[in-house]
Amino acid sequence: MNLIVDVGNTRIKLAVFDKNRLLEIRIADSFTILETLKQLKLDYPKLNLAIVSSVGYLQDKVLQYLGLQFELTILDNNTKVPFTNLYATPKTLGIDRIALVCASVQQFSQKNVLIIDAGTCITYDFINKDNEYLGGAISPGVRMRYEALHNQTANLPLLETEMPIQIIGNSTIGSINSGIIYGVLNEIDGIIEQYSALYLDLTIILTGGDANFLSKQLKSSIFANSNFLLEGLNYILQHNTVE
Ligand SMILES: Nc1ncnc2c1ncn2[C@@H]1O[C@H](COP(=O)(O)OP(=O)(O)O)[C@@H](O)[C@H]1O
Ligand SMILES: CC(C)(COP(=O)(O)O)[C@@H](O)C(=O)NCCC(=O)O
Ligand SMILES: [K+]
Repeated sequence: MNLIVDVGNTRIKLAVFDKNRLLEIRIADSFTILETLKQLKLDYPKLNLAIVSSVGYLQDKVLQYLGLQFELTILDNNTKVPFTNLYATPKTLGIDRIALVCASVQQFSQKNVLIIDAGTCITYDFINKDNEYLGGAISPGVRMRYEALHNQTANLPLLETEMPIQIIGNSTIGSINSGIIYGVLNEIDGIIEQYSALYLDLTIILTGGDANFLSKQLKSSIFANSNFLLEGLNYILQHNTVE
């Protein structure tokens, strides 16, 4: 049984897979991670393999615990990957983006795929049908936009994420929600349109913490899959480790 540890900049996602079957996801942060891991080990005594992908903060004691309790793979920029990486700075490419491209190779091989991960940041990653990863884009995520407006002004409140009722915001709250949410939706639709002009047969995946919230409102036709990164990590784990 496999334990997947995805450390993002906002949340830590822990997933249990039995071969390719996702059994459960638990959410943690850097304060609760050790407790959550110990409980998972109790609940799933058959967990033996683990993989960590981190672009965020993970304490050494958590890594030590994982190393003691599991046969541990740590994904880094030297891990063998099943695609040709044409990023000009492969050593600085986000580990989460590498895992997303692995998931794409596994699930959509020989297709032009644009993966959009709406998490702390919104990342765009493109892999062509010749199995070459070309790169993409990084922009601020939904919560980051709310926080930036609040932190960098004197008068703007910090709001909860909320779908605006109309494009014309007729109050401060309405204007902020409209600016952020329609800003993100139009950014995503616009970027999809630009890629679609370059690649006629384009498969689009939307994932990350805001995927479900955003997917219903997008004009473009996309596959929304919140678990895409976890599936990619499980694939890497199964292909780098022999049980
Ligand atoms: N319960 C939640 N807790 C935190 N963020 C959430 C939650 N539900 C949705 N979100 C949104 O998801 C984003 C985090 O997505 P996630 O993919 O977990 O990010 P990361 O991998 O960067 O940690 C937040 O920025 C927020 O906009
Ligand atoms: C862009 C990111 C901060 C996204 O992080 P996330 O939103 O998943 O928490 C991460 O992929 C990262 O640190 N990337 C390094 C720079 C690069 O990919 O080129
Ligand atoms: K992201």
